[in-house]
Amino acid sequence: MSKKHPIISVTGSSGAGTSTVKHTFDQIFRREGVKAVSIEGDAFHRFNRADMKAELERRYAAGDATFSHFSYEANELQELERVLREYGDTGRGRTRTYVHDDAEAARTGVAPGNFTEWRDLDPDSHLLFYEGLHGAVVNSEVNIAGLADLKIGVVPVINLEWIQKIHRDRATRGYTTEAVTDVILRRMHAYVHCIVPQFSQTDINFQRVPVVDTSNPFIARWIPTADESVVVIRFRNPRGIDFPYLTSMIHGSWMSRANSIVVPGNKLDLAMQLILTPLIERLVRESKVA
Ligand SMILES: Nc1ncnc2c1ncn2[C@@H]1O[C@H](COP(=O)(O)OP(=O)(O)OP(=O)(O)O)[C@@H](O)[C@H]1O
Ligand SMILES: O=C(CO)[C@H](O)[C@H](O)COP(=O)(O)O
Repeated sequence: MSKKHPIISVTGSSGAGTSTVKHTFDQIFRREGVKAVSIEGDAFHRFNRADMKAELERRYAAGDATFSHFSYEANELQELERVLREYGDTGRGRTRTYVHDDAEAARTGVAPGNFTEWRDLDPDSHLLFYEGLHGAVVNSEVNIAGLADLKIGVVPVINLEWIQKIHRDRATRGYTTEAVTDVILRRMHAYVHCIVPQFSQTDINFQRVPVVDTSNPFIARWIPTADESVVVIRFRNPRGIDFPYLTSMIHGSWMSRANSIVVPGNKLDLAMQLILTPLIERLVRESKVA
């Protein structure tokens, strides 16, 4: 935690929608005049695509079928922790990009499946925004959660998450449904052990729930739309959250528990703006005082 150089972390599995949520944050940052620097979690993968394949094969031959990008050991989490601590202490840090596809390759000049060089973050920012797989990890080696001032979980129910991943990986990353299905299966062990525990560390979780039949996610022809879903928003500490204000401003929303509200899927963006703007404002205000 850093009052002076605050850190926001948005955590979700692959395909959960963390990049999509980043657009909402970007809108808030622009509107509120907040200068944010960003880190993508994939920048902290330990291996490039070819080396990851070799490592997977090596571990598989040695009897380990659980290794995947979700595993702690497949990522440089100590380096991530170091960078977050450095940012919290000094407002400086570094990141790089893991290039997924041809569009990113054209932008960065680096072939897909490889990393760009490390680059310094702009030293003149109000806050750091992390978006990726491991933004709220606590294990025997690292405590990433302890370094972030606001932690958000993006967690669609699992068959929606799979549909989103399958469609995105097919459309923009060139994978087949069968290849994505294999990846989902291979990652399941680490999903349970490394990804899910983080959603008990997060301050707010946004869980999209489809209201159309997604019982066979592997043949779904499209991603359920905003109108075909609701979003459960759960606050770890509901004290200070103005639920009557939120439910009156967000048409069609209701409280489902003392710490949770449900909003129509097409009100997700509005709900995020209403909930997150005052929290971001407070982080920036307190950082200026500090
Ligand atoms: N609220 C939403 N409504 C409809 N579609 C969504 C929503 N959120 C995400 N998606 C879709 O799900 C897919 C995955 O989203 P996104 O790329 O944001 O995931 P991600 O968590 O950043 O994945 P990765 O970490 O693997 O890059 C995209 O096709 C996106 O358009
Ligand atoms: O989104 C992911 C993790 O967040 C990707 O699955 C991971 O970065 C590997 O990418 P690729 O399959 O393009 O090599």
